[in-house]
Amino acid sequence: MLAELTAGAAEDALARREAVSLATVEADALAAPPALDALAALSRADRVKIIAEVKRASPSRGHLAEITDPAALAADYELGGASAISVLTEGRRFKGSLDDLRAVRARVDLPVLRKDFISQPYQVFEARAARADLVLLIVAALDDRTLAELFALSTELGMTTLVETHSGDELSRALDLGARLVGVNARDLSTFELDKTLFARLAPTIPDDVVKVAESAVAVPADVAAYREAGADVVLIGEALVTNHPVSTLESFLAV
Ligand SMILES: O=P(O)(O)OC[C@@H](O)[C@@H](O)c1c[nH]c2ccccc12
Repeated sequence: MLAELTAGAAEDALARREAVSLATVEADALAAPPALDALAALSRADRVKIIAEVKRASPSRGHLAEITDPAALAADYELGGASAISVLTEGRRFKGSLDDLRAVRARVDLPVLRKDFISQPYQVFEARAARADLVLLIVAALDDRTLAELFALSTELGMTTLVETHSGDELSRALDLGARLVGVNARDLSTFELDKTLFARLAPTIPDDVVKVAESAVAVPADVAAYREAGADVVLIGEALVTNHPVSTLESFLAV
């Protein structure tokens, strides 16, 4: 499934590249105003921080929410106290787009993450051209050489990279890369199975100076409290926010 999602996203990027060349997207990326310092915005604090996600659907959960106005949702997230916004830009299964990201960027002052299945430099340039401040790289989807190449490019463009892992081995690869912002996804993107205790098992092996993000599977405030207890600096939350009142749900998650 992860391979299929990554291949599909690469194919879609190739189609966009026929309309807008790599040289053009690269020039747009370099001309964009500087990225916000997402690492600073997400760094360790006395309370947990939240990356709130704009997500219409997912292959594991199906349809979640219509979200006709992603910018309005992001504005609610900002109001509710989110520290950054994640925008799913994958179109096939998550029903997102770069237009969603551009709309969100235009509305909020928070750092914005391009959440997609990135395997090509073109997609990294696109993210920056759309004024994303962060990109996601999924270790399980990339060989070491590609991972290092895309990480270096994202860094060169001034962005922060959220490096996503789902095992001890993947975590080692993320740390070897020099990642400063590391995610542990409770969901296995190959089988879609949830392991809500994975973060707590891996977190003790992550150095102190690395910002730790617990991803997925938050339904109630107690889930946020458990991730925090296990050492999360940041929790990334999608479904619970798009299927409930965003402001009050965020407030309840931040009150733990
Ligand atoms: O909706 P949830 O369970 O709160 O999860 C959010 C986020 O962690 C999830 O959307 C996600 C984590 N890693 C990803 C990689 C690709 C697509 C989606 C994801």
